Amino acid sequence: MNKGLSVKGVSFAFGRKQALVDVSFSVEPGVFCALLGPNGAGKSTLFSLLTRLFTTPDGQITVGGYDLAKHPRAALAQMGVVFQQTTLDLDLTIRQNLRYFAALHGLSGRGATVRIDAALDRLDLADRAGEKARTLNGGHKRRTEIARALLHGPSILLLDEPTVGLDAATRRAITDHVHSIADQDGITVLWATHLTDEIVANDQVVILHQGRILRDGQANEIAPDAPLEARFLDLTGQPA
Ligand SMILES: Nc1ncnc2c1ncn2[C@@H]1O[C@H](COP(=O)(O)OP(=O)(O)OP(=O)(O)O)[C@@H](O)[C@H]1O
Repeated sequence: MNKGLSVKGVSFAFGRKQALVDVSFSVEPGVFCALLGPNGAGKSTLFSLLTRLFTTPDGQITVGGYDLAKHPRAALAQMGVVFQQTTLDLDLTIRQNLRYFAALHGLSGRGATVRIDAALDRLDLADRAGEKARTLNGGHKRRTEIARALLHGPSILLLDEPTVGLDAATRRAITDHVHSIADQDGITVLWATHLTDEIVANDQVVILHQGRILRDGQANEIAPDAPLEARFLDLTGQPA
């Protein structure tokens, strides 16, 4: 049984529009996997299925060893999610945002404080904990959301295009943080993106195009002799 993430034979349609066609891949525990695809590839649809915003009878998803359809609560408890749009309460401080989320997971008191402090440290946010979310720049908001997604101790972290709208240096900082969360904390990461410069040589890359998987392998194996960007263009006929 895969204790990371496994997607087998998943299909999904919006009416007559087929958004995902027989999608299968798996991510081993502690691996950073980039789900790479241009606009409309089906990345957000797959994330909606992984988080059970949508369901489909076609295929099977297992998260941390739990079948998402049969044991949704156990599977979702294994998952931390960072959505494309920011979901912080802008009138609360960073710490209050995290405490509120901890309470939703049934964490309170000293136990919650310990987890919040650890998550803030992990994302280098400890000295900003008292600042209101509204005053933060885009990078700090994203880091707060990643810290929040780690609070309940998930084994899998899903991030849907988490660097949209951020400048290059901030994108790099966030990408580095999340790679280190996979490498050092052993958390399985699924990172949806259309930007190949967020991917490092030994990351797993699943290339999704028009709802189908075109490639699944290590970045430096998919593009051994050329930049991944060029390989992606060859495969899809369009920029990533
Ligand atoms: N609610 C919807 N109704 C009909 N078609 C939809 C709906 N949502 C998405 N689609 C279509 O499904 C396909 C996959 O869309 P999806 O949003 O999953 O792609 P994506 O890879 O996340 O793209 P983006 O990077 O633009 O978010 C696209 O062709 C899109 O037009």
